[in-house]
Amino acid sequence: MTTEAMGLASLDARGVSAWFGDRKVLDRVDLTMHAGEVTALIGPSGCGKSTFLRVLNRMHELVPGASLAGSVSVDGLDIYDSSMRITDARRAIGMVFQKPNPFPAMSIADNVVSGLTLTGQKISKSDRADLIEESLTMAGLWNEVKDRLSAAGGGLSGGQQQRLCIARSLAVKPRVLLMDEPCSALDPTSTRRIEQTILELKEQVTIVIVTHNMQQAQRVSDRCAFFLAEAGTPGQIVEHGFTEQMFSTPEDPRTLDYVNGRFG
Ligand SMILES: Nc1ncnc2c1ncn2[C@@H]1O[C@H](COP(=O)(O)OP(=O)(O)OP(=O)(O)O)[C@@H](O)[C@H]1O
Repeated sequence: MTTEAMGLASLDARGVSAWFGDRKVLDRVDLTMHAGEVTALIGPSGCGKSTFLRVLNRMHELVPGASLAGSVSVDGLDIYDSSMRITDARRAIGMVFQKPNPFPAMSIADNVVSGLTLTGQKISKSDRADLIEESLTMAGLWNEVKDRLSAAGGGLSGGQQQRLCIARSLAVKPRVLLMDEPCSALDPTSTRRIEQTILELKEQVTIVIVTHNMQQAQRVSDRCAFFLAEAGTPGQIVEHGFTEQMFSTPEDPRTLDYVNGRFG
């Protein structure tokens, strides 16, 4: 289990609509997030980016009164199919949140493997040590913590805690990693460190990131999708494509205005 190679997967959303109660917040979103790439979801506050991200790993359904339509598949496997267990979907599609959320009193090492423990996966002692080193290395944190693996996770800096959370997500061998504004609580140096980690990781795991930072979208993503919810209507994708083109010669004038900071 621990030596299982992580396969690259593409994630495909088709006709995704989402509601909170009667309020529709996403309308028929189609988006392919390609294997081995970083896809950035951009757009003004409230246009449904985080909701879309939560639909991608079955977290939207945890909100009381929330509902959705459409389909999401990982390499052709529908994650909403009745035969797919919710824990399997979440294991395949990991999530890193806005604020670093390690278990503060738990050791760094235990934090890394906590996802396995919580889902009841057994691991031998030697595999455990290998998995901890491998996950922390991938998250770009190993060298900084290898001599204090039994220290509490809460004692790390904010940026280190976020990389610890990335390591924790990677330890369950996800096919896709979703990141919801992972640097918004971090200083510029820690932000650049996470961005470097994202660029290193994309060869091993498909990444989808929500970001408000247009420079960050340009630095880390291969493609972007621009979401917009105009005048009280549900969020939709206005345009998506290669990041370079989205920032230089987008097809829709609203995309150009947004990436140039003229609104949002
Ligand atoms: N738990 C919830 N209950 C009710 N409405 C919600 C809930 N979460 C989000 N919404 C609403 O859904 C819409 C989309 O929100 P969402 O957080 O997905 O947007 P966003 O683009 O990620 O915004 P931001 O960039 O500010 O994080 C918003 O109008 C928001 O108020």
